[in-house]
This record gives sequence, structure tokens and C-alpha cells, in this order.
Amino acid sequence: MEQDQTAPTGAPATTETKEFSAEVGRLLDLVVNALYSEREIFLRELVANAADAVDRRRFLGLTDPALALPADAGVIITPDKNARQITISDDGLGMTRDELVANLGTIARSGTRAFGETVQDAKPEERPSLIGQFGVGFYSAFMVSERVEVISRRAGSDEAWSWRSAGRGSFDVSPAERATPGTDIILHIKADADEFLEPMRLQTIIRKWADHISVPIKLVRDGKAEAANEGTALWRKPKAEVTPAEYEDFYRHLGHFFDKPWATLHWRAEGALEYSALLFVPEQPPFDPVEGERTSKVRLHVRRMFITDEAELLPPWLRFVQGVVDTEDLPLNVSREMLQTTPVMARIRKAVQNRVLTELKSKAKAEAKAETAPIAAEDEDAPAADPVTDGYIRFWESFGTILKEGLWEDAGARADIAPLLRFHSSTEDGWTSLADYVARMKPDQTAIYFLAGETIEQLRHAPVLEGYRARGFEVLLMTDSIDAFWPERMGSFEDKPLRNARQALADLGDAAEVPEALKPLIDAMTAALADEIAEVQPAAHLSESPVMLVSGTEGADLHMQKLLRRAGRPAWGGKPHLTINPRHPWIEALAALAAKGEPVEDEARLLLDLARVQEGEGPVDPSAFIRRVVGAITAGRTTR
Ligand SMILES: Nc1ncnc2c1ncn2[C@@H]1O[C@H](COP(=O)(O)OP(=O)(O)OP(=O)(O)O)[C@@H](O)[C@H]1O
Repeated sequence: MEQDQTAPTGAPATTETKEFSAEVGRLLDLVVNALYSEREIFLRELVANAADAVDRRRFLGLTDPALALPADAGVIITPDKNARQITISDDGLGMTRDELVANLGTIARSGTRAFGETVQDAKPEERPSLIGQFGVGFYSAFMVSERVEVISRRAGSDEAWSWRSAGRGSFDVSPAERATPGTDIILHIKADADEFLEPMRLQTIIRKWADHISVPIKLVRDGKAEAANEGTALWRKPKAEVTPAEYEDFYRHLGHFFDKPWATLHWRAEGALEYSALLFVPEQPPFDPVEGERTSKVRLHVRRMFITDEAELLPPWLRFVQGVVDTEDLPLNVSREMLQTTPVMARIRKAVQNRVLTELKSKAKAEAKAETAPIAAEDEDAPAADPVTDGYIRFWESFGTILKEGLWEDAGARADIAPLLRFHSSTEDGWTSLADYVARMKPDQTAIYFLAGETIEQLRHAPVLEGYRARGFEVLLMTDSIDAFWPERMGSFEDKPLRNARQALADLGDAAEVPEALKPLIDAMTAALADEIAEVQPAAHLSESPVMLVSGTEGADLHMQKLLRRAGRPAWGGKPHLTINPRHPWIEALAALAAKGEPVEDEARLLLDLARVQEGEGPVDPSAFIRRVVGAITAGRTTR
């Protein structure tokens, strides 16, 4: 604690000095030094924060009149050349003392380290967007300021607090005064940042970065506050009047995006439902160091006014879509509950979802056609076709995993999602669709076979494929966790059942008769492995491997059982079957031993462990496994 000489009269003259958390300190260094050449974006960041605070207060004010916004709420930017200050004031929600300390001093985003690395690797022109992407917005103030003061009063509270820092090591917090709720950010401008004290310069920056913010932004010039942003709400403009660059700027403004939109959907619905929508499918998944939320963040506006980004305008499996839906059909004071229950919202959701799926389908189809003949992009929304960024596979590799969640959880959408799916395959290079698979099916093939596992490489060498190969049957290979689950729910595609290759071996007619010579071995192995194995069978289709684990035809297969166990769920599904290769010399030798009544238990266990290892599982008892392998090799040296 130290005495503060400058504390406002009436407030206790105490200042608390606090250290920045180590990560915030690092973040500050990075922002100030790495992004020096792009300093103007400090204004974008601070104005965006101010406008967000106004939006948040408006929304909370709908249900809590104590928080209601004043009619002329907005953001005012006041440059003062003489005092070398810029003040950015808003009528937003404000912050309590604790929020000031937490938001501006101690919470470092999980992206800090990644941010540092990325900034160093990034090209200079990519750097500005990194700030927004990694959530270091406020600290950009220190690019142009030697000191920053924040005075904030939380709506609904009488107390105001001041936060001050020179951006090195520590910050001070003390009581302050503010006549109304909201926040002032006071920047004490650095000697080399004079340009930002010019109203003209500030105006240009706002036009460039913040024009579409719907909260009114004013700039004080010669003592007069003048509107600085058009607040055009880009999504309300006719498509023909929006340039590709404006779409891109708006997309970046929406959130932490630094790529280009892969698809831009801009339309207006009139008639039974009235709304404008401007949606984007990103090119790449956003940087997300921790598993993010599953809900869609598409923003809901009512007659231009931002209402919430929690309206779940799209289902979780389309959560990668970003943008705005602005409707005439809801009242401005729509409540959270109403968002859940009103039929208007249900209809808008359905319409928006359909539009997105239609777009994806047309892009998927365009790519399929492009494989045979070069075509012009069919998409009227896209400004220009770019083969690299427009390719459907580009989208699939970024978001296919998320899209597949819809197959599992959304029965009504399965038919729409099916044509969008792409897979690796045991016979094809690259990606293939279900329709293409069906077109390649052999005349005697009745099902679509798939195999889910950890990696494509592992799957390509899975012994279970040996029988399918022998018949010329293609098997789709899948490696997302969700792949273990959705095919059963989907059931079929174009009337062809989806069959798990591990469980469908019987389809191949491979259930060989048990030859007499093998019976003693099979009986002995079955007895020895009864705890782990449902059955030991000979297999006609194994050519190279001596053994293989096969899943029972019912319930979870081996891969799904593993995923369930990992997720701490009971791994329902029967014990696996162990298939042995009667033509393998080792099995032949064992069969001869068993026929003489000699014990084969040890080798039965070894075979089981080998089959498990082949499936990416550990041996039942690793040290016993090693003992047996070493024993077998040692014996092999003398008997081979
Ligand atoms: N003018 C303001 N009024 C109220 N709260 C604010 C204001 N400015 C910042 N904050 C609070 O401080 C937090 C941190 O701001 P900062 O700009 O660093 O990150 P962010 O806005 O959350 O992320 P990003 O800028 O990357 O979108 C904000 O989330 C908000 O809670």
C-alpha cells in the first residue's frame, strides 16, 4: 500500500499497487514490441471493447431495468493535443474493482505463448489481425501510450474505480469518481505517437475499422462531438454494394479471425420471415488452445441492434459458421426465455441452417465436377473463384470433424449431411464421397464397409482388411473419435447398410469349417483364453498374420470400446473373437502340439497379446508378454 497524492477528493486516498501476472507481463512486451509498425489498431481494439460493453449493458438492461442504457448511449473519442491525451469513453456496462483487476491485470489468455511464437513467425502484414485473434486487445493501448488510466463504474453500482499503469510490471487501483456508469480509457500518448492526436487521423482509422459497429461512435473535434462511424450494418446493404474487402474486414471484426472467409453467404429474406443474414465459413479452424464451447456464436440483431451471440442460431455441429442475423420479426426487448421458445426463432434457425447446408452442398458438388472438368465457381456469393481457398476439401479438412457430430445428434439433418461427407479409403487416394463409393461397389457387394481407428496409416495395414482386399471390396477408413459412433445411427446410405468391417467378416462368407486337425488347438486356446475371448475361430482370409482380433457382431467394436474406456464410460459390447490363420507355420506347429495333448496355454496368451498389439492395444500383462516373447525367440534360435 502506498499513499496516493492524486486520488480524487471524497474517495479514500489509498492506492493499491499490484503486480501484473507473469503472463500478462509477457503479453505486454510482445504487443508493444512485436506490433510496433501496426500501431493504429489500438483504436480498433479499444473502440470494439467499448462498443461490446454498450451492447452487453443493453442486453442485460432488457431484463434488469436498473442497468438500462441511456437513450443516447455510445462511445466518444476525445483527443487533446495540449494534454497529449486521448480519452475513449463509453456508456457500457463498466467494471467493478475486481473486474478491473482480473480483466486488465491478471487474466492472461491461454493463447499467450502461442501468440508470441506466432507473432515472431508471422509476416508483418499478418500481425495486426493476430492481436484480435489472440485476445490481447486492451494491451494494444500501450503501443501508443506511456501511461494508461481506466476509470470505470459498473452499471448498477455507485462506486467507481481507477486502474493505472505504465505497462511495466505493475498497476495501481484506487477509488475514483464517475458521474454515470461506463468506462473512460485515458491514453497518455507517447512522444513518437503524435499522429494519433490528430482528429483526422483518428477519423480515418474509425472509418477503416469500425464503420459497421452499430453503436454510435463520436469523435470530438474543435470541442464538438461528431458522428464518426456510419453504423451501416454491412449485412443490411444490398450485396451489389459491398466489396470483397468490406466483407473481409467485417469477417475479421467478428472475432478472432485472421484468415479469409472460405465462403460468404449474404442474403435477405422477405415475406413470412424478414431478416438479413451475413454469414461466413472460415477457411481454417480458429486458434483454440483449449476445447472451446460447442454453441454457435452467430450474432442476433433486432433492427440493427445487437441482442446476443447466445441465441444458438445454428446447431452445435455448424458452430464454425460466423456472422450476423438481423431480423424485423422480434421485439427489441426480446428476453432470453423468448429466444428459446418463440416460433419465429425456430423458423429463422431452420431457414438459416438450410441456407448454410445448401451452400455447402453446392460447393461439394462443384468440387466433384471440377475433378473431371475445370469449371467456373458456381457460387454467386463469392467475389472470385480461387481454386486454393474455394476447394471443398479445404473446408472438409478444417471442419469435417465438427460436421459429423450432426450425424450423431441430429436425426433430421442426416440426409443433408450425408452428401457432404468425405473419407479416406482402402483403395483410393485422397478423399472420396459415399456416392462415389457406392458407384464403385462390386456387383456382389451389399454393404458400405468402414473401419474406424487411430490413424490412417494403422488402418491401411489392419489385418482385418486382408479379407476385403481378397474380394476387391473397398473399405472407408475413418480416424475421428466420432466415427466410432455415427455410422450405427445413420444406418445406411442410398439403401446400402453401413457395416463395420471388424464386425462384418461373416458377410464375406469366410466362416471356415473347423478342420479336424485344428480342433484340439482351438479347444485348448478357447479354454486358456476364456476370460478375454468369446471364441477362437479359423479364418479363411488371413494371409500374412497368424492371428487377428475380431469384434463380435453386436455392440461396440474394439475401437469404440477403447474410446469409451478413455472417456470413463462402461465399454459395453461383447468380448472379441480371436481368429487364427490355419496356414501359418506357427499355427500349424501349435496344432500338432495340441493334437499330442501338449500344453499350449503360454503360446495362446502370446498370440492374444500379439493380436491386441496389432489393434493398437497393450498386452493383457506386459511383463508376462515380454517374458513370453523372449522365451519364444530364445527357443526359436534352437528349433527353427
Ligand atoms: N470499455 C470496457 N468496458 C467494460 N469492460 C471492458 C472494457 N474494455 C475491456 N473490458 C473488459 O476487459 C476484458 C479484456 O479486454 P481485452 O480487449 O484485452 O480482451 P477481449 O476484448 O476479451 O478480447 P479481444 O479484444 O481479443 O476480442 C474484456 O473481455 C472486458 O471484460
